Amino acid sequence: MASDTPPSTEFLLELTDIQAGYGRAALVLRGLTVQVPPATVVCLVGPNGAGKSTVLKVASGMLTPRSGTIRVAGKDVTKNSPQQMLTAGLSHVLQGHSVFKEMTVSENVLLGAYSVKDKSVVSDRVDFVKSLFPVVADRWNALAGALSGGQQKQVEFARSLMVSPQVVLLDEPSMGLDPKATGTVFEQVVRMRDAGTAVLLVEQNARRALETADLGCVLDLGRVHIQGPADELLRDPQLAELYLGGRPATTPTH
Ligand SMILES: Nc1ncnc2c1ncn2[C@@H]1O[C@H](COP(=O)(O)OP(=O)(O)OP(=O)(O)O)[C@@H](O)[C@H]1O
Repeated sequence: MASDTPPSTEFLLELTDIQAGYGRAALVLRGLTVQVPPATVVCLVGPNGAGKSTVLKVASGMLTPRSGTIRVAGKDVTKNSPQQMLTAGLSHVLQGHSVFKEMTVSENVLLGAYSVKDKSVVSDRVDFVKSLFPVVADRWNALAGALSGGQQKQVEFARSLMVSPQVVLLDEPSMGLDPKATGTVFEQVVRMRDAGTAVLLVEQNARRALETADLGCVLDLGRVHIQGPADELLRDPQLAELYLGGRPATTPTH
């Protein structure tokens, strides 16, 4: 896995010129490059089937790219297994709900720390996630299945942070949530960032995601089509028309 290229430390996660696909089917990612700087929320938006979730699967080792490189804090991790990606600092929160409903919130969160042997480290991380996600602290001994969808998503976030990741990969965290719960979940994404974790976010709800993110990348046909500061993308009339379902966030005055 070692590379001859000197490590770059400007980005926590760098996917460079990635080509990837499923089995013998046509490539889904066709030369995709995405970079995640520290303490930044980067969101990937784009039409259905553009390859957004596939980017996260490549980053978490679920899908090995056919070519291109993946670096975490400058270290080449391109052919890592999912377990090795987790150890390297990439934690993937999958699309849909992945809490174990018959287990308590605490059991679900502690599953995220199964590889951490030092009990005092686990205890410090539990304190950290409880402070970040009040519902996790308040419902610590409740069955996870008794929580609302938005609350369960926060349990998933808490579980993902138990390995102290460099970057959390979030796949459609608002899926299936009502607008209020979606608002709370996006607030928690910002809290994660403010607490020092970089986030690579995939969302169908492109406008809401760009309102939350620092940087945005618009994917189309397996490549990054447009990228830049999220607020600038939101104001781009062409982008609004093509990908955000209407007028830009701020209509220019003449
Ligand atoms: N496990 C799989 N096996 C085969 N093809 C897949 C698999 N997962 C995704 N694909 C295909 O890869 C393409 C990209 O899918 P992906 O889920 O990455 O897109 P997306 O941009 O996240 O779309 P959506 O917003 O609809 O989830 C689609 O054509 C999809 O059918």
